[in-house]
Amino acid sequence: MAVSTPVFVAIDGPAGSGKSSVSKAVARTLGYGYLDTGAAYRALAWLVLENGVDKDDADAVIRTLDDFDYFIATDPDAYVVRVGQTDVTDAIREPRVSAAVSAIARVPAVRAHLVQLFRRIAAGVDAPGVVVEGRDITTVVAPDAPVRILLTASEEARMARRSAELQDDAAATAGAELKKRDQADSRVVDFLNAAEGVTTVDSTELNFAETVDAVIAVIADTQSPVS
Ligand SMILES: Nc1ncnc2c1ncn2[C@@H]1O[C@H](COP(=O)(O)OP(=O)(O)OP(=O)(O)O)[C@@H](O)[C@H]1O
Ligand SMILES: Nc1ccn([C@@H]2O[C@H](COP(=O)(O)O)[C@@H](O)[C@H]2O)c(=O)n1
Repeated sequence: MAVSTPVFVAIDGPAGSGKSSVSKAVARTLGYGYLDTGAAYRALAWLVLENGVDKDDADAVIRTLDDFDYFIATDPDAYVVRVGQTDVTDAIREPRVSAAVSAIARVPAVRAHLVQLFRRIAAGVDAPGVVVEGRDITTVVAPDAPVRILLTASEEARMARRSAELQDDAAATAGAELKKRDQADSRVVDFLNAAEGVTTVDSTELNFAETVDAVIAVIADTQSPVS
């Protein structure tokens, strides 16, 4: 009996473009696994802060990888992130972690380490497919993936969606934080322009359900036999 390889769906995009929420919904609908790669950069940033390490000291950040015992669930209905025995699912979303993460993500040795980790986790997913989202999935982690999507939306739409999740002061600063993080991150990887062969899904004028449908349509297109 032929064993089919799980479908690798690679999704990149800027902050607030809907990568995690849309990818999770797509994975749930298709019965696929879901891998949030940003969570690993955030979890490492959390550990750096927790250990009192200077986030701008690349050598010290690299040494922190030795203690980085990372776990992430790939079931879209049971999302959890742990470092050692500590559940950091909520802690890695704190503003202090968001503010530190770009400094960690720009260290080449950190990126190389995590790229290998993502490939191993994705390969271990026991499902017909896996949706992997981040910034460099279509270009570095899985440039040969059968489905590669750049999920984007205008900066205004992304800022408005992120602010709508928050209240008062946090909502007011969310837009500025998102812009600053994108500026820092885009100096390291290009997730604003689709690489060759990558399909752009622009959700600026789409609601959430329409965006999920648009991504599923791209996946279906690549699965349908060429006549
Ligand atoms: N098409 C859409 N229409 C309306 N809201 C949307 C749409 N897509 C995503 N959202 C909402 O936008 C917000 C940001 O989405 P999400 O957190 O998934 O983005 P992200 O790209 O993973 O961000 P980050 O990189 O900062 O983690 C969420 O509240 C999500 O529900
Ligand atoms: N493939 C990736 C994914 C993420 N990053 C860095 O992690 C930060 C947090 O990612 P979110 O998706 O949770 O927003 C992000 O700002 C990047 O610095 C990355 O470099 N590559």
